[in-house]
Amino acid sequence: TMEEQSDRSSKRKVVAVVGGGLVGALNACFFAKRGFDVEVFESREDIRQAKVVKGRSINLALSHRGRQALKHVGMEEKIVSKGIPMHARMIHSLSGKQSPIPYGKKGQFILSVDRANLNKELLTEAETYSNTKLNFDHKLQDWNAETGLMTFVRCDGSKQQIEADLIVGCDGAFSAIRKQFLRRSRFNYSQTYIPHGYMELTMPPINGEFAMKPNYLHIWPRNTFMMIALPNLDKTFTCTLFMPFEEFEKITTGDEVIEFFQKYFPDAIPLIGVDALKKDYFRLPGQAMVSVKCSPYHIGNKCVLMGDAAHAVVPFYGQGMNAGFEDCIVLDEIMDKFNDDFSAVLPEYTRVRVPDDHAIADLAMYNYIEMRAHVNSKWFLFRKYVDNFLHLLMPKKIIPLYTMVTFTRTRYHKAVERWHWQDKVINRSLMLSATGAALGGSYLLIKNPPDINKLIIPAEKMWNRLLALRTA
Ligand SMILES: Cc1cc2nc3c(=O)[nH]c(=O)nc-3n(C[C@H](O)[C@H](O)[C@H](O)COP(=O)(O)OP(=O)(O)OC[C@H]3O[C@@H](n4cnc5c(N)ncnc54)[C@H](O)[C@@H]3O)c2cc1C
Ligand SMILES: Cc1cnn(-c2ccc(OCc3ccccc3)c(C(=O)O)c2)c1-c1ccc(Cl)c(F)c1
Repeated sequence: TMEEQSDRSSKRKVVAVVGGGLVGALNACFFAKRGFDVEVFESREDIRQAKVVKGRSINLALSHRGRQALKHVGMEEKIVSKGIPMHARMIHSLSGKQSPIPYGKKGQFILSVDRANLNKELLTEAETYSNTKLNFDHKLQDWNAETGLMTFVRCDGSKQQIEADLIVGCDGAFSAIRKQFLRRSRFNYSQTYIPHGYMELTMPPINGEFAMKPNYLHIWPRNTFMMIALPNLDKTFTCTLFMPFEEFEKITTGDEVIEFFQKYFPDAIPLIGVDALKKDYFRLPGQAMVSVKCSPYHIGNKCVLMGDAAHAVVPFYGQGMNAGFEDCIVLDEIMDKFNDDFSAVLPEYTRVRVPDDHAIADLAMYNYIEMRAHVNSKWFLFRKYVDNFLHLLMPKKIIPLYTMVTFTRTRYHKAVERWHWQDKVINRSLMLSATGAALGGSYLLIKNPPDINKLIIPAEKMWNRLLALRTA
């Protein structure tokens, strides 16, 4: 009867998802699937009606963790079908030589997906649940941690007060929900802006075809400077240039852009185009990248932070969205375990998820520092060949860190522990084999000493070549 219907719906708990970006939209599907009344509040207009948003990364690398989350709400096939598989890295050397390094076995590939389309598809999917409502042009201004009362402001300046049983903060790296957390004792928080910025450039098709091989993550590792290119369905590539802000600031004219690319990414100039490069470069300034770590992720049984609102990571592992999507699976599993009792679920979510999200934040920062310091194309190739060789030799014992992070759901902090353990095993076996070689070698030397002068030059040459790998 109507009374029962109204009574039942009044019994259904209301979950307010603040932020209708990638994680918020996916989370809405997760909560709606569990039977909650879901209200999404997004500060922007409905992007499905608006034009393209400037200043956000245009495409993203989707990998296993993110796919598993999409699969949980029946979206994997729809998103993967619109993604472009990247089966290997394609490393571009200064001379323009392209060297592919496979990610792993045949089925192991990452996908280049369009950010705006992904967000739209997830919003539309959330809307298919009768118990979900999307509210655009609703910017959270303030909220009360005790009562769960939220104040939203609209474009016309009007305000709206909304109450919910659970508030899920998915409002990104500069989260307004997190502001209340900062006022509370024992809330740990750190944020780091790195000195690099990023800029996106478009590489158009040539004669209607991709300008480079499409099924690769193209990487130009130049230590301080790095560039990557991910393919798009319209046969363009979105190139992302990573460079210190002070370098961005030195380049003020079109000719200086070309001069810079001539020095570091010469092969990309004809592919992007001289005029396009000169124009695109000044379309937007270099964008900042911030790393945010915090804990706990919850307040009482009232509020929980997820996605970039909880852990913004620098994009040098291609895991930010994948980690945020995995947040949704982890919370859902804990909801199953504690039968949707938020007073038990939220503390458990903090206990389980904080170590992993902190681990991926650290790994992304580690990659940034490692690549900025040592990684040119030779060193990148060398490191990945060693990784792949050792994995081939001892597939069960040695799993490259990138493989654990990108192609499995190994908990991020467990992957780091295993990586450290594997490093110890490799170093120990290298030491053993070096010692063995030294002992064996010296035995042979004693038995029949060679003309030492003939030996010194090649050994020195080899040593210098090894050193050059790291510094060239
Ligand atoms: C250059 C770059 C490259 C990247 N590449 C990758 C990649 O290859 N792979 C990957 O996995 N990740 C990548 N990421 C990370 C990825 O973009 C983020 O992890 C992901 O967007 C986080 O999603 P989110 O929903 O938590 O936050 P967001 O996507 O930032 O969404 C937050 C939403 O909340 C809304 N909002 C903000 N404040 C309020 C408010 N007060 N009230 C209401 N709504 C609000 C915003 O409008 C937005 O819609 C990259 C990031 C960058 C910057
Ligand atoms: C978008 C996306 C998805 N994955 N990756 C990624 C990141 C790092 C990697 O190795 C680090 C390393 C190589 C060699 C030595 C140490 C560390 C690899 C790899 O192993 O292929 C792939 C990126 C990415 C994002 C930004 C930059 Cl600048 C970049 F180059 C790639």
